[in-house]
Formats: sequence, structure tokens, C-alpha cells
Amino acid sequence: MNELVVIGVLFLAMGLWGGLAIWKMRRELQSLRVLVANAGLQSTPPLHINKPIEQPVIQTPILDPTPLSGAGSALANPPREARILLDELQGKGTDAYRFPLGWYSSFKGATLQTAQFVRDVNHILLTGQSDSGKDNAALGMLLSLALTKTPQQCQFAIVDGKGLDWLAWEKKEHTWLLATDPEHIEQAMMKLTAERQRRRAILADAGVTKWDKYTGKDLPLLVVFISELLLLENTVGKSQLTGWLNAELTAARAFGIRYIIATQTASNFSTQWRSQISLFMAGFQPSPSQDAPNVGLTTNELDALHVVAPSSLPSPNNQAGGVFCVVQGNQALNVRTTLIDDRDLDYLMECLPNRVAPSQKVHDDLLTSMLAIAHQNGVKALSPQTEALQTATQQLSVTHPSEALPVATHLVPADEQRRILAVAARATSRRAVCREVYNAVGGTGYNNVRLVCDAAGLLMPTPTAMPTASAA
Ligand SMILES: Nc1ncnc2c1ncn2[C@@H]1O[C@H](COP(=O)(O)OP(=O)(O)OP(=O)(O)O)[C@@H](O)[C@H]1O
Repeated sequence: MNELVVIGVLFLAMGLWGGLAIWKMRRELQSLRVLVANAGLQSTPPLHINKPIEQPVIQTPILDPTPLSGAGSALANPPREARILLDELQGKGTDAYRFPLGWYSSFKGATLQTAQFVRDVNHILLTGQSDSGKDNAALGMLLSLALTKTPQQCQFAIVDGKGLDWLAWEKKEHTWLLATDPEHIEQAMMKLTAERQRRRAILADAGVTKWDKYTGKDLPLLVVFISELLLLENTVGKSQLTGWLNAELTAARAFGIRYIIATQTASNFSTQWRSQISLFMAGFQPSPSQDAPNVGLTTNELDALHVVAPSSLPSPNNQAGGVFCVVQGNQALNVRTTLIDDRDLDYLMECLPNRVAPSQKVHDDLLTSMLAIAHQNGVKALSPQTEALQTATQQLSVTHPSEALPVATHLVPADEQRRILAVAARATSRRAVCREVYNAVGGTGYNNVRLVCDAAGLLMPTPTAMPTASAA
């Protein structure tokens, strides 16, 4: 009997000890997660071109994997801080222009679903009833790309017309084009077509068939965001818009251009260009008839993939903004985006480089080129106030540039400058000018072409942004 009591006490003690050990391990794991989360949050964002004034206070460092009721795997409480999003994104590697889609609950806990613009996603269709979170989703994508890629690697064309949400991008160096006024939409569409043709000519000159294979540094990935497709239709009419979309979406990919097209529903648009979409991201829709036009799969097909169709998602009016059904090929997932609040947005925009005024840019580029040339020629130190720079910048300000030479003649001989100017007036790229004038594609010849073209504003690699409503 006594033995039985001893054995019982022993079992009880072992059970207690085991329970205590499990509780301790859980606590340690919990503190470790807090530590890891805090360490991530305290790291500065990837680019630090500008010094932000103040970092927002972090509210919720632990990721909550609970799914939102009725929204499949989409999280109920995705991380609110954009820097958690960026840390997670960077952890996955940003080499192929990776960007975030949204958070979902997996066996690993709260997980970020991402996609890449190189060798993965072509164009994106972003749909959902008003207030479903389309603009916020696009903002997350563009901000992430801007914070992980330099303006030389990635540029944006933002065609809005809905309001003033994107105005802050106007002065940013990543912004190639910003049309916030419906009156500028047609001009923006023409400019995008011209840019595709310009890129085509550059690739043809370089003898490559695709942007992915081009090794020059003058063709950044151009991500075009159209915030409401209906505004384009209202501006140019149905048939012209259809023709434009068919042409641009079909050809843009090969020339390093990707479109993110947002609209409340794609059901009223032509189906031809939709075949060029490789990733569908659809928020709440009021009827099952809207599922297939917005994700490319029927409600039944989505059911079979165990995802909640757009028409079955909780309504954004019900505190469920930012929930999407994402479809790529035959794969589908429900995700919820990080809501980027004004405070986070101000801070992150502050981190992005501002556009340099054109005259300042020419001056800076000239200085950089001259320092490089001086370095090549063994000149140890060259002050920005050297006679050469003064002469060159004075020559830039002449009122009749066609009668004056753009740069000092001891930098580029006068006859070579005249020849570069003549060829650049009809050529499609600086490389083509260099080939024709110097029978070469790089070295000092290319430096001369760059100096002269920069100073004369010819064949500029980064076109300036369009005037916005405020600037017009
Ligand atoms: N991930 C999110 N989590 C929580 N709320 C969100 C989320 N995304 C968006 N919202 C809410 O939805 C509102 C509308 O978002 P947003 O402007 O991005 O929607 P939209 O689909 O672009 O709307 P519209 O078509 O009317 O322009 C936001 O102000 C926010 O309150």
C-alpha cells in the first residue's frame, strides 16, 4: 500500500515538473519573439537617403496568427507597422523586385505572401468595391519597392485622378510620372506609349530582345499604377482604351514595364487585355457574378481551391478592409494587407530621396563626370570651383544653346561636341550616338557623349515627372 502511495507521489511530482518545464519553455519562446521583433523594428529602413525626423512608436511587436472570421487564411490583425512588413520582405530577399501582397495564417504562424516582378509576375489586376483597400495595397507595393530599390533600379508612373492621395510622390526621385488630374490622363497614356517605344529602340540598339537581358544601367523597371481604370475610359472612350491596354500590356513586359491596374470591378471591360494579367488581387464584391471577371476563376473553382471568393469575403463596411483573394495561375490564397497609416507613411516618404532640380542635376552630373575624367588623367584633387566647371556651367546658361557649345572645349573638343549634338538630335539612345561618333560603345567616347547630352538635355535617361494639378 505504502509503495503504491510512493509511486503515486512520484508520478504526481514528475507531472508537475514536466508542466513547469513546458511553461518555462513557452515563456522563454515568448520573450525571444519579443526580442526578435524589437530587434527588427529598431533597425533603420533599408535606404537612408534622407534623415527622418522622428521614428513612429511601435505598438504591437508580436505577430498574431489568428485568421479573420469568414476570410479564409487572411489575418484578423496583420502587423500595422510598415517596418515589420519591410523587415519580413527583406528577410525573403529583394533581388528580383520582390513586393508584398499580404499576410495569412499558416502552420508557421503569421506569414507574409510576396511576389516578384522579375521571372514571376507580369501585370496585376487589383479590384474590389469602394473602400476595400486597393490604394493601400498598391501603396504597400510601391513603398516597399522604393525602399529596397534605388531610383536607378525602379521608377513609378502613377496615374490617379481620384484625389490627392499620391501628391507626396511628386517630389520623389523614384517618380517618373505623376498624373493626379483627370486632364493629364490622356497625356500620361501617350507618354507611357512613347516610353515603351523608346525602350524598344534602346534594346534593339543594344542587340537584346528583352529588358531582363539588358545590362545597361539606364533602364530601370517602370511600375505603372493606374488607380481607377474607369477614369481612363471616361477620358479617351471605351474603344481607344481597349486598344491602348491591348497594345501596352502585351508589349510592356519585354521592355521592363509592369502595370498594376486598379478598378472597382473589371467585369465591364474588354476581356482581351485581361489575358495579359498574371496576378489577380480581388477584394470584396457584392455578387458571385463578379468573381470570375476579377480573378479569372469561377466561384466553384475558388471553392475547390479552399479559398474564400471575393463575393463571400466580409464586407469592408464591416471593419474588414484590406482583405483580398489573390490568384496566380491555379494557386489562390486569402491575405490581408498591412494598413499604412499617415504617421508611418510620412516617416517612410521622408526616407525616400527627393528629385534634384534639373539644373542642379546637370551641375552635379557634370561635376561627377569631370571628377571621373580628372581621376582617369591622374589629377589628384579637383575643386568644384575649378575653371573647367565654371566655364562649363556658364556655357550651360547661354540663351541660344544651338549657337553655343554645351561643355568646355578642353573637356570635349568643339568638333566632337558639334558631331555629338547633330547625331543626338536624330538618334534614339546615347549608346547609338557613341557608336556613330566614336565607333565604340563605352570608355572616353561614351563619357563625352554623356557630358554633352546631359548639358544639352538630350536623350536624358530619366524623363521628368508630368506636371500635376498643383504645378499646372
Ligand atoms: N489592411 C487594412 N486593414 C484595415 N483597414 C484597411 C486596410 N486597408 C484599407 N483599410 C481601410 O479601408 C479604407 C479605404 O482604403 P483604400 O482607400 O485603400 O480603399 P480603395 O479600395 O482604394 O477605395 P476607393 O475605391 O473608394 O478609392 C482605409 O482608409 C482604411 O480605413
